[in-house]
Order: sequence, then C-alpha cells, then structure tokens
Amino acid sequence: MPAMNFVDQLLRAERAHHSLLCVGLDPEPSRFPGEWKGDPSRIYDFCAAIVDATRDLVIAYKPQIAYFAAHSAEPQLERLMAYIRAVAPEVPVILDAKRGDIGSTAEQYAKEAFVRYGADAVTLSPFMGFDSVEPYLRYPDKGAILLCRTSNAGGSDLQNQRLADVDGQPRVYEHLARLAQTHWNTNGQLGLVVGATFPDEIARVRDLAPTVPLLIPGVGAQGGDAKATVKAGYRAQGGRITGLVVVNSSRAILYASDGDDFAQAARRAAQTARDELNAARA
Ligand SMILES: O=c1ccn([C@@H]2O[C@H](COP(=O)(O)O)[C@@H](O)[C@H]2O)c(=O)[nH]1
Repeated sequence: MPAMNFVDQLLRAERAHHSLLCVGLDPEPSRFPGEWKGDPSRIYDFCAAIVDATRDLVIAYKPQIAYFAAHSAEPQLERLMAYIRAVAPEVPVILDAKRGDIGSTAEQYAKEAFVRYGADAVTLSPFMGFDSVEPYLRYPDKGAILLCRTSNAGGSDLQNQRLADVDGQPRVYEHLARLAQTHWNTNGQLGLVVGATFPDEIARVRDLAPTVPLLIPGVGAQGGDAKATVKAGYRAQGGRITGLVVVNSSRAILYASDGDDFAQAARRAAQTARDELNAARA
C-alpha cells in the first residue's frame, strides 16, 4: 500500500480527532514534576506521559529538537518518535528543527529528520533559497514547513522588509508565501510557519497561499489569540477543509501543572485549547 502523504495525514488526524491542536513537545527538565525535576534522563518518560494523555485530542505533535539535543538526549527522541508511531499511528509528527543549509548538507539533515527520526514533516528556514529546500522535497510524502512570518517580535527585522524599498512591493514573507503556493511546492507537501501573535499576517499569508497548511505557534505561553488565529487562517467550503491550520501550543500544555497530576492537567489544557479552536471555526 502506498504511504499516505503528510497533508493527507493531517486531514485524516483532523477528522479522527476533530482537532486543529498540535501539542509541542519542548521538554525542559527543570520544569518536570516531583522526583523527575532536573533529571534529563526522564525526557522520554515525561513526553510519553504527555502523549498518552493527549493522543486522542491532537492533529499533530511537534517535538522541538533543541530540547533533546541540549541534553544529548537524541536517543530519547528516537525512542519517543517510535512510541508515537506505535500508540498514535494516525497522528503525524512534525520535527521542529528549523534547518537551512546548502544542498549537500541539506541532504543529510533530510535523512536525519525523515530516516533517523521517522518524522512526517520538518520545519526549515528558507533563508538560503530553493536549493536548500529541494533535498527535502525529494521525499514525495514528507512535509517541509518553511518559516514565513514567525511569532517572535524580531521576526519583523527581515520578514517584514519589502523586497525593494518601495511601497507596494511585497514583503519578504509575502514573497515566500507565494513561492510556497506555486513554484517551490514541487511535491505538494510544503507548509508555512506563521505566528499566532500576528493574525493580520496570517490572513495575508492565507490570501497568498490559499491551500498550503499553516503551522501556527504562539497561542498559550506567547499570548496569541486562538479565535483570531483560526478566523485568519482556517478555510472550509461545503464541509471540506481548503485551508488547514495546525495550531501549536507547548508550554501551556506541558506545564499546566508541576505536580504529579501533570499529565491529567495537560489533558485538561489540551481539551480546552482544542475546544476553543473548534469554536472559532463556526
Ligand atoms: O515562529 C515560531 C516558530 C516556532 N516556534 C516554536 O513553537 C514552540 C512554541 O512554544 P510555546 O511554549 O507554545 O510558546 C517552540 O517550540 C518554538 O520553538 C515558535 O514559537 N514561533
């Protein structure tokens, strides 16, 4: 049976769990509960408990590789990826690595994401241009999600600049949104990262890239508005989703409680976030 591609995996998970919520797996040992506090050898256990508590509520998981690499915990990430595939095979996993390098090195990063970790998609910085993205597109079913209009304030420094210093010229992030909808999307599996902290820009990206899935971090701990996010980026017609949003929340869910009830608290926080996102679809 041919493998299901990333976009279809997202749509299937959305249907199965009626959810636009992506839980971000950003394990920070200093915030672990009880006896696990400060112990990096518990990264896998902590994340697996979060997965067990939330797996019927999500459209995707997004492990951020830095939280593993900083503790030499890549083997725990490998184990976690295998665990998610085993217990939640219907949930795609986006490896948040924000890679970006020349083609020969990008080939190695693509192998790391898709072969070593078995990720369904990876986040990339498009700053080095199409030849730095192309090696990922050679994997026909895998997703590549390009940073477009990021959630941090400093994202404006470059992404909001106009291509020529003339009013009316597109901004860098607008140009990228157009490319992702058209020429660059050679396997049909590109996505764009747009921050929930900038709902007007989400709407602009959606206009320029009407069918590209948007990964939207910035609700929860960064204060982005869930309702405004969905209104700006989600599109459906006649019961069919035409513009999908995958809305990430990490710390607000992982650390909803610092006690032994952390997993139950994460579940409650995920339920609340999922319901809030769904209410905004109406
Ligand atoms: O523009 C961006 C791109 C990526 N991120 C990542 O998303 C999560 C957000 O975590 P919260 O705890 O929900 O704030 C984190 O992994 C970032 O590296 C982003 O925030 N903004």
